[in-house]
Amino acid sequence: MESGTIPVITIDGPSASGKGTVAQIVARRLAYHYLDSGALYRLVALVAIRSNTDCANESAITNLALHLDVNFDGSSVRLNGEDVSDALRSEQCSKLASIIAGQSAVRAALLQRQRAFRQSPGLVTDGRDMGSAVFPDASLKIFLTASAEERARRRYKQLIEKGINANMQSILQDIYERDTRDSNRDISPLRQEVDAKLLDTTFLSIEDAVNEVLRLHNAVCKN
Ligand SMILES: Nc1ncnc2c1ncn2[C@@H]1O[C@H](COP(=O)(O)OP(=O)(O)OP(=O)(O)O)[C@@H](O)[C@H]1O
Ligand SMILES: Nc1ccn([C@H]2C[C@H](O)[C@@H](COP(=O)(O)O)O2)c(=O)n1
Repeated sequence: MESGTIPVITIDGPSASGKGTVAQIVARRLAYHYLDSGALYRLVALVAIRSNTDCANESAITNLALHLDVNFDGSSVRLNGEDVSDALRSEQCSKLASIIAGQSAVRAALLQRQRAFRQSPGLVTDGRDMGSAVFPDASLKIFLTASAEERARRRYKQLIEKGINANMQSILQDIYERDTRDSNRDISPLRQEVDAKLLDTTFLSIEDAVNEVLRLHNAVCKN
C-alpha cells in the first residue's frame, strides 16, 4: 500500500487532556499502529539532561534528536535498550521537552522518524502538530481537550495512583505554563486547525471519548 493511502488518525491537544489514553485504545480497537509523538520530544529532553547538554544550544540538541536509539515496545519506551518509560514522565522532562520543542531544527530532525510510523493497516498518533505538520493529509483529525482544572484533577489522580507525591496547585500551574509555551511558539504551535474536529472531554468518560473517535472514523471510512 502507498504510504499516502494508509489511514492516519491524529489526536492533538493540550497536556493531560487524555490524548495518549484515547489514542492507544482507539489504535488497539482498530488494530492500528500507535505513535506517542510527545515521547520523542521527551526522549531528546532526557538525553539532554543526562548528557548535561545546554537546552539553548539548538544544534547540540538537534544532534541528540538525530541520533536517538529508540524502541517503542508496547507501552514501554526503550532508549539504548533501557526502559525509560517512567523517567520520561518526570516534571523536569515534561518542561524541557516543551522548551526544546520550540526549536525548528529539532522539529525537523524528528519529522521523518514520525512519518515512518505510517504503516499498514493504519496509524493513530497523538501530539501537538500531528494533524497540522506531520500528517496534514490524515484521514481524521481530532483536537482533544478538557478544562485546565479537569486536566489537573486527572493528572493529580494519575500521580497519586502511581504512589507519587502531588500537589494540585503546582500541577495546575505546570499545565498553564506548558500550554502557554506550546501554544505560543512560532513553529507548529498547539492549536485547533480548521479541519480538526473538536472533542471536549471535560464531561466525557474515556470510553465515551473513544467511541466518539471511532464513530467519526467510521463516518470518514463510509465516504
Ligand atoms: N475522559 C477522561 N475522563 C477521565 N480521565 C481521563 C479521561 N481521559 C484521560 N483521563 C485520564 O487522565 C490522565 C491523563 O491522560 P493522558 O496521559 O492520556 O493525557 P495526555 O494528553 O496524553 O497527556 P500528556 O500530553 O501530558 O502526555 C490519565 O490518568 C487518564 O487515564
Ligand atoms: N507533536 C508534538 C508532541 C509533543 N510536543 C512537545 C510539547 C509537549 O509539551 C512535550 C511533551 O509532550 P506530551 O508527552 O505531553 O504529549 O513535547 C510537541 O511540540 N509536538
